[in-house]
Amino acid sequence: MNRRVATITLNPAYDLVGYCPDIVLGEVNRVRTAGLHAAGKGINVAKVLKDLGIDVTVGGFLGKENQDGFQQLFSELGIANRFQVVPGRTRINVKLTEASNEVTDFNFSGFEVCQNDWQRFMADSLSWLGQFDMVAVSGSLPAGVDPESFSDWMRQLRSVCPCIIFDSSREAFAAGLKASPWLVKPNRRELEIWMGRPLPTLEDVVEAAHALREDGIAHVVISLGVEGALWVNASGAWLAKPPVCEVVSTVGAGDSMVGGLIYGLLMRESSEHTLRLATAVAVLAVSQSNVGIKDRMQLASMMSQVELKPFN
Ligand SMILES: Nc1ncnc2c1ncn2[C@@H]1O[C@H](COP(=O)(O)OP(=O)(O)O)[C@@H](O)[C@H]1O
Ligand SMILES: O=P(O)(O)OC[C@H]1O[C@](O)(COP(=O)(O)O)[C@@H](O)[C@@H]1O
Repeated sequence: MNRRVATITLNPAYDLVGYCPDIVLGEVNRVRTAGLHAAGKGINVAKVLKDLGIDVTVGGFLGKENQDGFQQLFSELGIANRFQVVPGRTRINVKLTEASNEVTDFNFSGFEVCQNDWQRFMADSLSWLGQFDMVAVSGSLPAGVDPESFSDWMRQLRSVCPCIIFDSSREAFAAGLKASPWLVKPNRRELEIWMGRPLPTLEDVVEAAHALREDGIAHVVISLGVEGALWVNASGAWLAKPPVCEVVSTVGAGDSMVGGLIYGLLMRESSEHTLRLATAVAVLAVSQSNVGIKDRMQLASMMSQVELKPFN
């Protein structure tokens, strides 16, 4: 069976991850560094899939001036690299975890994509993405790529690969939805921004998921942080609750969940099993400083601790 997956990250990042017990604005804050990782949403997804034994190709844009960390990661993990290198630097995002387990993100800007580079990306990516079973499109848009051009690319992508898994935020999320991807994974906050109102109860969240389904999206998975995740599709709705775990860093938890969802779907597992697996993969990410699955036994044990039930 052909199980090939590509992930597209238009705006990757180096994540500088650290621990600062209590951030005080306007003061000098001392930070214990946990790591500097070549990351970004689709790259985190690819790392998880590779650890699960899936053949994965990555693409998008990388800044020419600081591409070495990414190139090294791809060759170390055996990930096929189709990134387009553009002038400038890939951004560095700073992620600080406090004693309360709250993460504060500083997502910086990086390279700017010029029209020529965007046109080249459109033509090139659409010429090779059609050979994949699934394509994950993840993260924000870099400077120079406007939401309309992104919608246009997503629509063309859908015509060559119907199984698009989409995870983004704000204007990029709204733009990508216009192409009715097959599965979307917003977190609760992203869904609230899209709906333009708070979603205080799980019933509100499910109602918003149905609004997305009415736009032609088959599967809507909403991650709810420590509360777990909801999966809504034509067959029903399921709620997964993660076990209590020690929080090292929640950075990449959502991406890990997307990696787990793709794996379960590729293996043609049921929605219940896939959500259980994806939740377990996400919890593993939370309990370590970086994403990835080091131990399949640990994953199996985590899966058995996830509480899963239909949600009516
Ligand atoms: N504190 C936590 N304890 C246990 N699991 C967590 C915790 N935070 C997140 N998770 C798991 O990670 C998943 C994704 O987290 P979430 O914060 O919702 O995504 P995102 O990173 O996209 O904002 C959740 O659905 C949950 O399974
Ligand atoms: O492209 P965006 O939306 O700025 O997000 C990029 C950031 O999101 C991450 O992929 C982590 O995402 P999640 O915590 O949602 O899984 C980081 O690696 C990266 O710095």
